[in-house]
Amino acid sequence: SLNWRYQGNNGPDQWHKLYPIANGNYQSPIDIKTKDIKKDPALGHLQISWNLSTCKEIVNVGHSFHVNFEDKDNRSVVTGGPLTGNYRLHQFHFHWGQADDHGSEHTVDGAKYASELHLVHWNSDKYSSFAEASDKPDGLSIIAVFLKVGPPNEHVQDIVKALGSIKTKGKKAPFTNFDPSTLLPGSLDYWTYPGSLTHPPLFESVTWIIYKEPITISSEQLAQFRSLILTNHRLPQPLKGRQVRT
Ligand SMILES: Oc1ccc(S)c(O)c1
Ligand SMILES: [Zn+2]
Repeated sequence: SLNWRYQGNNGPDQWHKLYPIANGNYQSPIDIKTKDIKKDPALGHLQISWNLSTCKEIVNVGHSFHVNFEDKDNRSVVTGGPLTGNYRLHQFHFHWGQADDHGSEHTVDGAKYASELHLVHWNSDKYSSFAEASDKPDGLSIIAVFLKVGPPNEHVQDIVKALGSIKTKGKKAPFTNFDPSTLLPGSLDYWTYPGSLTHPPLFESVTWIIYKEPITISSEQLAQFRSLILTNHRLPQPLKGRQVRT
């Protein structure tokens, strides 16, 4: 079972003992300081084409829940923006905290959101699986969307309703025909920077693409997440000279 936790003895401050990369130069999340951001005219629009037929199941992975996608072909891919080639959608998940006043992993000028959605993709032009791509510098791209507390989100509600069937670690249930594009904000403006997975093995293999505009989630929906797992967010890590572009 997992040798790391989000709280207590094997918590984030201890992760470096088993995963030395935790103190690396490309760790995530980070605090996005908007005054230091560089406008890069070479950055084009993100091109997202996700196919809801690839949505497969929802799984309790112990420290979180994942919605997994069929990724044996390029039916659901993202390209453009900072990316070279096609990145295939593998799974999405959320991070959250014990209370509504924090829980996102990335922060913006020190501001914390209540939660953060991660849509995890892998470079299917160069690698043959998520596992193979997961420790390569150009292996992964994660699209992040902030969630602020507000009215209930009808699309998040479809996910909340499924949590009842995966109450214990390892449990999985069918979760099909869900369109992840319903979780994207209206504005497609984004920030991008090179970073890592935000929990062990913490591989520095991620091109992060973070939407500026949040979507909403209600306090009750967040409470449903916490009924499964209390908290699962890492605090911001040193920037180490990296440039955040937009
Ligand atoms: O499997 C995962 C990949 C990336 C991230 S940030 C996770 O929390 C889980
Ligand atoms: Zn994540």
